[in-house]
Amino acid sequence: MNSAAETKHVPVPNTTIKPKSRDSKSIYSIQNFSLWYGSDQALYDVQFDIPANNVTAIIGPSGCGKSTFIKALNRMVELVPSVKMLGSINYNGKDIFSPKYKVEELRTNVGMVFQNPNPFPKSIYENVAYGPKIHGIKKKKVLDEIVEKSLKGAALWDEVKDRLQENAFGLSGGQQQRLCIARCLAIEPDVILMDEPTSALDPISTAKIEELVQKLKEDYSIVIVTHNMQQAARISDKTAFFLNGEVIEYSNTDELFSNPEDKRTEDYITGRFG
Ligand SMILES: Nc1ncnc2c1ncn2[C@@H]1O[C@H](COP(=O)(O)OP(=O)(O)OP(=O)(O)O)[C@@H](O)[C@H]1O
Repeated sequence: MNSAAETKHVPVPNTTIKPKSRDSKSIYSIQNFSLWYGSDQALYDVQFDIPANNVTAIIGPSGCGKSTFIKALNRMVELVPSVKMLGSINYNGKDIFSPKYKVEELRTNVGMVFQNPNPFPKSIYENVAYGPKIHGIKKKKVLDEIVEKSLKGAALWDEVKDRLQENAFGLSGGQQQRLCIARCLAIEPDVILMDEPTSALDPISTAKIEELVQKLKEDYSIVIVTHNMQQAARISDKTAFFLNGEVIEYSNTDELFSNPEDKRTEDYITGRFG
């Protein structure tokens, strides 16, 4: 085992080389971030900035560390007891792994949407009102407004406004995924992390989510893991290509897809492997 892995987390000073794409404010800055599951290293020296109000796509073959990376951004990865990390991830200028950092700050500012829609076994209304209620909002009028605004934000309102008290499981898969996005919007996050949000959906539902992502970036910063390179090319502004736990290339999406710098990126995007 690398001796660095013995340490739960060691921050590094803010003196690392900056990635080339830095044309807007960064919401995350990742510096020399490595991660181990027990003695198996899953991420190696990951280093790039994630810009605000952009869609950043994470692509790469199965097992290259995409999900691990996105789950590090909200510290969900720590739920695996054997995890050890080195380096730092700054969110809004603060190291999220610093002992002083309050994880609640991440939980309220960073929402997550998963591969399979996972609504609660509750009504459509309660699914969206749940987070605000946990945050202490009790007035029905305020909750009604949040529910309407969030469902509109997730482009679902028109389809469900007359059936808000019905069970969320009665919605189609694509509607359930948009409900999960509405649930995320209800807590007014800055960032939405999406881990393959359309891989369980049909092409029409996928197109709706892609259109929605484009709209959401006006107000949110979005990081999306996707296996689908066409999707990354269609909807993202920046793309990071991961391979065997390393970031091989990080660039503007149109540059990475039209003129990749690294042969391995070229091989992957042209379907030679993965
Ligand atoms: N909870 C865990 N415990 C141990 N090892 C894990 C765990 N989660 C992931 N790994 C390992 O970490 C590596 C990266 O996995 P990860 O799920 O992040 O890859 P991925 O790129 O998201 O893959 P996929 O596209 O198949 O979802 C893999 O070798 C995987 O086996």
